[in-house]
Amino acid sequence: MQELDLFVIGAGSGGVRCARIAAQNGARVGIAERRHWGGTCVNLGCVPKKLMVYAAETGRMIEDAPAFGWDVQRPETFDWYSFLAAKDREIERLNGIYISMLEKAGITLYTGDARLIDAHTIEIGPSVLAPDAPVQRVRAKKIVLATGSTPIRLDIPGAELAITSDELFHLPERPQRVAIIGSGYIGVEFAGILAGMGSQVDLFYRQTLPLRGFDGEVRAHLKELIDLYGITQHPGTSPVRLEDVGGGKAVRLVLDDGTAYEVDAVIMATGRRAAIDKLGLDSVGVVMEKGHVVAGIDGRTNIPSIYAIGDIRDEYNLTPTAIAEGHMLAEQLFNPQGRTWSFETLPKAVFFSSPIGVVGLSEEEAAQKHDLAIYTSTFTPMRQILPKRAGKVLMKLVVDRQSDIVLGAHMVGPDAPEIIQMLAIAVTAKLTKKQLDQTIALHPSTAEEFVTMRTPTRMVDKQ
Ligand SMILES: Cc1cc2nc3c(=O)[nH]c(=O)nc-3n(C[C@H](O)[C@H](O)[C@H](O)COP(=O)(O)OP(=O)(O)OC[C@H]3O[C@@H](n4cnc5c(N)ncnc54)[C@H](O)[C@@H]3O)c2cc1C
Ligand SMILES: NC(=O)c1ccc[n+]([C@@H]2O[C@H](COP(=O)([O-])OP(=O)(O)OC[C@H]3O[C@@H](n4cnc5c(N)ncnc54)[C@H](O)[C@@H]3O)[C@@H](O)[C@H]2O)c1
Repeated sequence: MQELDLFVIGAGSGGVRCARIAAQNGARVGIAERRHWGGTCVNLGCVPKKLMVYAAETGRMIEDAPAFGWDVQRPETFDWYSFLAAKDREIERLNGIYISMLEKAGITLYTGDARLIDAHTIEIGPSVLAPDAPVQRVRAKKIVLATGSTPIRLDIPGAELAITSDELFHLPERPQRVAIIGSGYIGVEFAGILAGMGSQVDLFYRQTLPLRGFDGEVRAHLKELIDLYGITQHPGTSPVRLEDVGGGKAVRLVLDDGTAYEVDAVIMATGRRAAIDKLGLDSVGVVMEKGHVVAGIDGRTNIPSIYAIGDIRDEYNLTPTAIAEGHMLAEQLFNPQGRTWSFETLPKAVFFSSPIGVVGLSEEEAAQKHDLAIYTSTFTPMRQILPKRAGKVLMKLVVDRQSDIVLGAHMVGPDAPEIIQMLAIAVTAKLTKKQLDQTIALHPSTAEEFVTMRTPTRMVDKQ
């Protein structure tokens, strides 16, 4: 049996980076993938989602074009089928890039379902991507679990009639009437995408505001924008069952108050859980908590030879954090002087039609420890003035009154993820509001507002 230095289970964002950096540092590395090289982000997540965001945005640009002098007609329908084909070609290209990158790094690739036999042995057998794969066993000094996560369906009668983001990327046609359950990242993003493509979207969520966990003012602003984009919101609702209508023609969504909605598709965007089925964790004794593997940011589990990175840990659940965790682990094992990242000031984006970008603390989080000066600005961006497109930008800085350090920056509006990515450097470097003020504005831009907000909107004392 072959003996490697490192074996990675799962070729997603975290696993690929971990394998590649380990190999670059001289380790003999193997990696197994059961379904799609590049993982969720490339195949069923960030990449196809962002392509869909562009597709929806393009429709709105065509709509706005006459206001800028272009003589164009908005087509009546969006060609879902040809878009999906173009998306799939791009993903196939990316799959190829991942495979060749791993091969060039000298890593041994195993296509199939991997599971742990003991703390140093992995068995790889047939999977959807390799139904005829022979069963092989490999031994490794260290094993990295990087199997990611899968969508959770609500435990209600008829749940199997709903789809999740996984299926949405391959539907044969675009559903015209859509009910989305959940207003987290996926619920909000797909509400914007499908509405932009012409679907009638109803968004159902339990709380009074969408996007739990984000800054309260951002959430309230988003709620107004969701209305403006023609999406019908149903806050404070809980679905109790789904019913088939006409033998697969439609689905009826029934709420706890008895009201019912008939739609072509129900999308459950109700969170994700670690992908650990049939991974053999029990047999090896890897400690789990609430369905995910317990491991620190250094990837260590309770078994000395076994590590876990990315969504399987269920901590940050983003692509760049999985990549950073994989990179840090490989260097910790094979090049201890290597690179580290700051996870405290994590930038995050929600790619709604008017996107959200945030970095650092929300007002509510910051107020637990600091006296704050809050700076906010809302305005209509220049791009929307001629087409008379409604919807304001929100920009917000959360500043520690004592030290003047910017603890958080939040934005809802065009290009927010791009702008916040750059501002994340300032927040990570703990720059002060005064240093932002010393920066000369770049005009005319939306971003300039972050260096021109002079007067605090309000003071908030430590709670
Ligand atoms: C719809 C959607 C949109 C998203 N958009 C964004 C975004 O815009 N920005 C962002 O930062 N994040 C986004 N995410 C989250 C991001 O995709 C994940 O956080 C990231 O992919 C996690 O990386 P990972 O390496 O932990 O796991 P994954 O990328 O999920 O990779 C795990 C891999 O392991 C394989 N695997 C599982 N079990 C086995 C086994 N037993 N044997 C062999 N292989 C196995 C899987 O097939 C998979 O390819 C999105 C997620 C979704 C679902
Ligand atoms: N732009 C991005 O970076 C991006 C995009 C998509 C996904 N992701 C990642 O993927 C993860 C999963 O996304 P998600 O949107 O599925 O999860 P989420 O945790 O963001 O949102 C889940 C939603 O489901 C609701 N919900 C949970 N249980 C419910 C119940 N029993 N009844 C009714 N509603 C219920 C929650 O209230 C919430 O609105 C995210 O946490 C994020 O880390 C990131």
